[in-house]
Amino acid sequence: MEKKISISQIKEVAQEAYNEVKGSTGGKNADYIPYLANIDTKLFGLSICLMNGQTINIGDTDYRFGIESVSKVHTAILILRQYGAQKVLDMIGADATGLPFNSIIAILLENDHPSTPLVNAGAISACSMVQPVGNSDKKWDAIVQNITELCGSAPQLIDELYKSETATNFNNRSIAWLLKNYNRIYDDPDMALDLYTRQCSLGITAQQLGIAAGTIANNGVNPVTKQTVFEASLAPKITSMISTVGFYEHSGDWMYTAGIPAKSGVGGGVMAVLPGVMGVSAFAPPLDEAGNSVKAQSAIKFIMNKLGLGVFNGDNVTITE
Ligand SMILES: NC(=O)CC[C@H](N)C(=O)O
Repeated sequence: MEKKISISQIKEVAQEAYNEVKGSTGGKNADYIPYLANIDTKLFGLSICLMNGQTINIGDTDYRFGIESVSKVHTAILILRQYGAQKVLDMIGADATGLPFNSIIAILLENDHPSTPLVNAGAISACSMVQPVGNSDKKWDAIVQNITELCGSAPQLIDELYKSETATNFNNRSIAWLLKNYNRIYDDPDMALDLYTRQCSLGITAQQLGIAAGTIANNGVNPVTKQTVFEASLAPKITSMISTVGFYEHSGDWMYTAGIPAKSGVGGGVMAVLPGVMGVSAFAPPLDEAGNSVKAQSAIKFIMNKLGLGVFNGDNVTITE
């Protein structure tokens, strides 16, 4: 069906979602990374990027928080750009694990591949694939450059977070070496782990993540800078991966109730993609037990349901002035 929504309607509903969710107290900051435990629990930002490049920003959308696992999407896009869709499927996979993001059992159950670049195992494997293989500095430059292009502006390393995470990432160290055992690390395992830890420690704003989501929704063309960041044919590959596992063991419930592919990070950020329509990002530190921001989920779900939008609705959506 044809569906028309005006920009002022989107603004109104976004403000309503923000007001509705702002006071909620559910969830708890991630504390297994000491830096994250101390972030102000009241921070809350909501950002929408439309395909014409217009952004709608409410609340703390300029605050730089740890991108954490949302960066898995960006680096998945980078290896899709460098290797193409088939090789990424062959070398990592695109399956759900149905298990927590840092699961070791998931690797043991699927020893033929690390499932998807959007869980820790696949993300570390993805960092090992980033070209040029063997050169840590140049790989890092490629990771940051790709995030910069997707967001339309540069992220900034939060050094304290990087140190905090490096000092405590024992589970991820095990993952890197277990994957090496299965020939699913395509570079030095410690280098891949360090790149993964560093990319998770990049500071990003909700507005930047909204624009990155908008770039995916806009088939690889950044709606703000107008740069073609990746080939249009890769967009459905990345949105399918996000919808399959973006909220880890809650991904199915999320798609059922909110209808929009979205990826979370334990820093409290969420990036959601409604293909052809908009990118949405929300940030608030307190998380549910799967590591997904409670307020970000409520706000994005509110917007989707109130506007009657969803990837499975079969509507042809037009945004009007
Ligand atoms: N879900 C997340 O955001 C996890 C990211 C975190 N850096 C980790 O590896 O544990």
